[in-house]
Amino acid sequence: MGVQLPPFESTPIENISSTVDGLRQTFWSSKTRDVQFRIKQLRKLYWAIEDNKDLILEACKKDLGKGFFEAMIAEVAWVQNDIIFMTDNLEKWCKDESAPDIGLANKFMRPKIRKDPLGIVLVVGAFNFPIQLSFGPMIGAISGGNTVVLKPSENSPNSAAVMQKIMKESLDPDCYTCIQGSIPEMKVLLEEKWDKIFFTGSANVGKIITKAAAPNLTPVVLELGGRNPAIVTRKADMRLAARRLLWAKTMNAGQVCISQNYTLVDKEVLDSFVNELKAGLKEFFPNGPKASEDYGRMVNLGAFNRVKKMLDGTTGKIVAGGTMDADDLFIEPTVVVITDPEDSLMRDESFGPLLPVMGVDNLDQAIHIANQTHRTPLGVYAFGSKAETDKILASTTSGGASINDGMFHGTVGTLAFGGVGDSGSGSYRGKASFDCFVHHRSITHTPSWMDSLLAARYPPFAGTNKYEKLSGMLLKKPNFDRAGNTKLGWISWLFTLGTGGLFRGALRASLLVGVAVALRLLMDRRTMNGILPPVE
Ligand SMILES: NC(=O)c1ccc[n+]([C@@H]2O[C@H](COP(=O)([O-])OP(=O)(O)OC[C@H]3O[C@@H](n4cnc5c(N)ncnc54)[C@H](O)[C@@H]3O)[C@@H](O)[C@H]2O)c1
Ligand SMILES: CC1=C(/C=C/C(C)=C/C=C/C(C)=C/C=C/C=C(C)/C=C/C=C(C)/C=C/C=C(\C)C=O)C(C)(C)CCC1
Repeated sequence: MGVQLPPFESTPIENISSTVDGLRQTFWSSKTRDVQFRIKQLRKLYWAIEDNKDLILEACKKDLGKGFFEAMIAEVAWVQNDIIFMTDNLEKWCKDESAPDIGLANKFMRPKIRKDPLGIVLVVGAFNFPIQLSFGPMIGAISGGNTVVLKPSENSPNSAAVMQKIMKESLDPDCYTCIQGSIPEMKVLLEEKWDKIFFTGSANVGKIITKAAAPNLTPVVLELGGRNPAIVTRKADMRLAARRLLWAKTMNAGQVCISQNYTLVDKEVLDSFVNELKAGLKEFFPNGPKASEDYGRMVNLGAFNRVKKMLDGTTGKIVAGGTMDADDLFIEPTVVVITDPEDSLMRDESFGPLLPVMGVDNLDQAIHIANQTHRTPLGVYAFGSKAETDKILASTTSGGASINDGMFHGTVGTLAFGGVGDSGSGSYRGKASFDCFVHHRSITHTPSWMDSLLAARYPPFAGTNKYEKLSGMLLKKPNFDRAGNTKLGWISWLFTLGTGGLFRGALRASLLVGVAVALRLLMDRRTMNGILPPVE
């Protein structure tokens, strides 16, 4: 491509603390509170990304063998879209909101919600979508009015170096900085006091981050992984299910946190599903994935060996793919028919292009296996009739879910994204990115003139009727009885069907109509007798 990538250089450990301290001071100077300042910074970032697009594409190619389409759609254009969405909406989101559900008595105090910046935020990125998963949360943190330290993954070093260049060229260095490094640098970073840590990566490192945050009670957002199931029933469209799941598992050579880790297929349609997977592979990569510009590589030899070991350990049968080349970090998309829910391909998240497929007797068994394998995965992918996919959703839990597709929910840039349970906590993207990085601060303002009206709150209380005075105004009356049933007031009793079923409701409604007719007749008679003027 003819572009010169900047070198990856770890930040000298001795500089980290003073850099962080500088950003903390900036936050307290209130520089980043100004909304127009944030918008300008984000816009400058947009153009620096545009100007460095070729470097990003080259870095993604070098780090992960990412092709043009994937690098544009899931990295460059992804974060640029994000910036435009945030800058379009930021002024609106930053405005104080009037608080919901405030009773009349408290309305005078004008309760509102202010979107306060948190302070200094640490964003730790993962290697697989190096730009998206680093700049994405950082854009949220800037929008929220925080100062930010970004620590990209050292495992995508070229992308990390390009991000540092982009930040230096576009962002105010007193507010936003990139610190490069691996475990030693992270150790030093984690000794600092942060106002929030946003971490994307593995569950094991997530635990390290959470432990390090605990002494300061620092809030942590965790975007982790999971063993995500896909379930295909006999009522599903086999060709569609196969192509969509293949799409999800061949993107970035399977190094996608939300792609399915395994697929459970009704035994009756297992062969047909596998045949469609084979056909899909031929269609996606007519000359084979190795020769395709669109097919990525494992990030490094460690990742290659990990996936190889999983495949070596399977007791299943490889029915498509299976070739690999360590020198090229290439692993072919590999379909394996397995029979054991404890298979090596089920035990761990593969984070590679492996497609284990297991036959099941029925939907109940599929749901049981999915829940036994991982109770709280990042995603669930359901293919079947509406009743079946409804049942899958109702009987499982996951960070997100796509019906009739693999990981589609994760490709909607403005849809809140996050895990649940041990696949993560907290969410971001779209408006959620802003909310993730602000504190919703509740504020009231008590007018001075109200003091005499509010005087009942001041002691002394004993021997006065202050409680009685206030309770009439502040205490709510239950609209339910001791058995937990809803009690209806007489008005709603008359105007709705109320309790007691349709028959008694109809009786009440007819009673109401009868009373209305009787009243009307009475009024007509009184009008005729000259007691009342005629009704117009
Ligand atoms: N939920 C998501 O959005 C999401 C996105 C991408 C990846 N992931 C998950 O991340 C994992 C793969 O990504 P990864 O290999 O980059 O994750 P990782 O946990 O190895 O690394 C993530 C970050 O943590 C840092 N780190 C590594 N070891 C550390 C340590 N001992 N102490 C402190 N920091 C340390 C790294 O420098 C890197 O910046 C998979 O499990 C995948 O599912 C989740
Ligand atoms: C345009 C019209 C229509 C709509 C068309 C649509 C909706 C097309 C969608 C195409 C897609 C989804 C293309 C694929 C894009 C892939 C993307 C964005 C990949 C993203 C990857 C991500 C976010 C990875 C994340 C990884 C993580 C978090 C962890 O590892 C119609 C159909 C409505 C008709 C009118 C025209």
